[in-house]
Amino acid sequence: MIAFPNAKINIGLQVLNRRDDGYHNLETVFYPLKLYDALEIVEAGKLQFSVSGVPIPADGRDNLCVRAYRLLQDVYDLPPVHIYLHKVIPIGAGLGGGSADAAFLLKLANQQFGLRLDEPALISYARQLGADCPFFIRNTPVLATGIGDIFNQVQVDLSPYHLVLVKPDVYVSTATAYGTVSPEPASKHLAAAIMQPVETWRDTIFNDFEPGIFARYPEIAAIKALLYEQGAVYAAMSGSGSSVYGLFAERVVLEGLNSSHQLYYID
Ligand SMILES: C[C@](O)(CO)[C@H](O)COP(=O)(O)OP(=O)(O)OC[C@H]1O[C@@H](n2ccc(N)nc2=O)[C@H](O)[C@@H]1O
Ligand SMILES: Nc1ncnc2c1ncn2[C@@H]1O[C@H](COP(=O)(O)OP(=O)(O)OP(=O)(O)O)[C@@H](O)[C@H]1O
Repeated sequence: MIAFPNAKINIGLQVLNRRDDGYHNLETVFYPLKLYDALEIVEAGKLQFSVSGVPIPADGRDNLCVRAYRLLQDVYDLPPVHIYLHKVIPIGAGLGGGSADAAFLLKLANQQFGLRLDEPALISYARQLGADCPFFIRNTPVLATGIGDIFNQVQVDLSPYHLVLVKPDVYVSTATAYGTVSPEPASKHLAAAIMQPVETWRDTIFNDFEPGIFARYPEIAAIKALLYEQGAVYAAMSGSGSSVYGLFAERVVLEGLNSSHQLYYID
């Protein structure tokens, strides 16, 4: 059985406070992005993992797909499988690619082995794999609070816009990015701002990671400026970076980008 885990972008992100366990409470809108990995599980003699496409930097831990399968194997009598992952979603980009793979692995195993896990059960397993993971279970636009794992549906539709995504040759570690932010109680009301026309977002919807990350990596700030110069209605860094997206009313061919940046046109 095969699945196509998609990326996400964050529209607005306020880091509210640091919790005793080191995680941060936040407020953000998650929006699914049409940029996909491919993930397949096939029964095999032992648990194996193969990856192709974008190289995944080693961090000394098993791949999130393997961790997700093991989590289920701890509870259910599951056969060993060979997990095949073809990686397209850029890594260290604030696009939640690893989290998507893990969440889709849970959904895939649930289907393939008839585990009959409902959405809350899948979300509770996903929560054990990473803060961004639970979103990808339902995978619809939501206003998220808590550590990014408590959801309220929001009516946001970016389909009239052409989305341009730029990934500079910079890897931002999520944990390091949180270290650059000074948490503050919510001063802006994302729930209200997100309901307003996209044209207003530039003045009302902000990502708290931008000031710290832009100071450290001016080339990321330059990408955002370039998107606005070339007509974006709204542009922002996604999550903890390093990717930046722009929403355009008309189809655009972005010019003047550094050749080391990766460019994606997503409609
Ligand atoms: C920046 C975002 O992508 C916004 O959606 C997420 O908050 C990141 O979520 P994620 O990559 O799934 O994060 P995890 O893999 O769970 O955690 C990585 C590290 O990020 C920090 N972290 C993550 C999420 C959160 N709400 N507060 C945090 O402080 C913690 O230091 C943690 O050790
Ligand atoms: N399937 C996977 N895909 C990508 N990274 C993975 C995967 N499994 C484990 N990782 C580890 O997770 C790290 C980054 O993950 P990910 O791509 O989710 O981060 P990100 O792009 O910063 O997104 P976000 O912070 O929004 O979750 C990588 O350095 C890698 O070592």
